[in-house]
Amino acid sequence: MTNPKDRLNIIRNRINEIDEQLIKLMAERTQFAGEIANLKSELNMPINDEEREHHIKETIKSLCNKYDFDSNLSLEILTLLMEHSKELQKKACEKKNI
Ligand SMILES: C=C(O[C@@H]1C=C(C(=O)O)C=C[C@H]1O)C(=O)O
Repeated sequence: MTNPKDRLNIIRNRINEIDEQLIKLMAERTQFAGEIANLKSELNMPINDEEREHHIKETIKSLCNKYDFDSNLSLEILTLLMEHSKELQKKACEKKNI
């Protein structure tokens, strides 16, 4: 039987690993912003795509149900990520004057 202090450290080390994966994935998700901005410019599409965001939100709710995770928190996080992506897209457009 692991003593409480050792068990706490084991859990904390696992959380460290998970946090790194979360940052890695958020960075990967965000790094597409510049290319998306260019593609939307070529396709004459607006940065904001409400239909796409609605689909993402519905998917998030479904995944939260599947993994028994807080959907309100998840939607808050994804909304922040989507807003960040759009800000980066806007900056990419301004930089290229597109
Ligand atoms: C990334 C895109 O641009 C915006 C940001 C989105 C996102 O971060 O998932 C989704 C839709 C758009 O409002 C996209 O159109 O796919």
